[in-house]
Amino acid sequence: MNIAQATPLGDDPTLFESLFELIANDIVEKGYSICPYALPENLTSLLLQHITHLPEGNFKRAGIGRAKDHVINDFIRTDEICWITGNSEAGGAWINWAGLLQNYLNKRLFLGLFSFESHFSHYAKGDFYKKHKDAFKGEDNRVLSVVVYLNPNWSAEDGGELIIYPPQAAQSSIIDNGKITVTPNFGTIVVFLSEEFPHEVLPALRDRYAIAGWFRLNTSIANNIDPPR
Ligand SMILES: O=C(O)CCC(=O)C(=O)O
Ligand SMILES: [Fe+2]
Repeated sequence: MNIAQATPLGDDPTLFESLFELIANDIVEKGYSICPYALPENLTSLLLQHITHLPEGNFKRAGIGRAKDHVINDFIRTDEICWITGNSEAGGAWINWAGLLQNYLNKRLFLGLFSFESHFSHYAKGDFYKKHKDAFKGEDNRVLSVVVYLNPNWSAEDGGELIIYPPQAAQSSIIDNGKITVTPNFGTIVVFLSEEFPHEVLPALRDRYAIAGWFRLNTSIANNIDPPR
């Protein structure tokens, strides 16, 4: 199977226009978008096949913080990750799709998204990721988070839901008011403004596979090239 057969990608952005338009409108209106079963099925299947055949050693315990501040913290997150490169057919097809979304959002919303980084994640039974934000104002240049789920037949007993909390300013004194629960089902896409939405992954009760990615602004200055991770 080659990429052209496996994913209806080519470089034709019009193929995904209605999905990308939905995401763009949601981002403008709410700052987040949840699209169940929205990633093309052949791309989702290719990614699932790839992630479930990756050698165990390719996954590393996920940490928190960047570069020199990177630490493993068992109280915050326990999942394992593998950064995605374009070196595999599945990785290449995913990066291509993300690039089309990036171009669309830049044209439509003038977001100035400059680069994209993403990793596969594996939550084994019991794994979780406590409430966090993907970026902090003034500290990071992750602008938009995108998460895609690769789990067929996920049911309510399987846990592992993504909980998205409303932006701090919108929170009332009622705890958990307005939180959004997302089931990590095959092909579901979640996009949100990285600095605005705290979120967490509840403990998964079976193997849970996903991709988490971030579109970033360019903060490189002069000779200080900003590393992508
Ligand atoms: O897998 C998910 O639902 C979200 C993961 C996440 O929040 C992250 O990797 O930053
Ligand atoms: Fe996150």
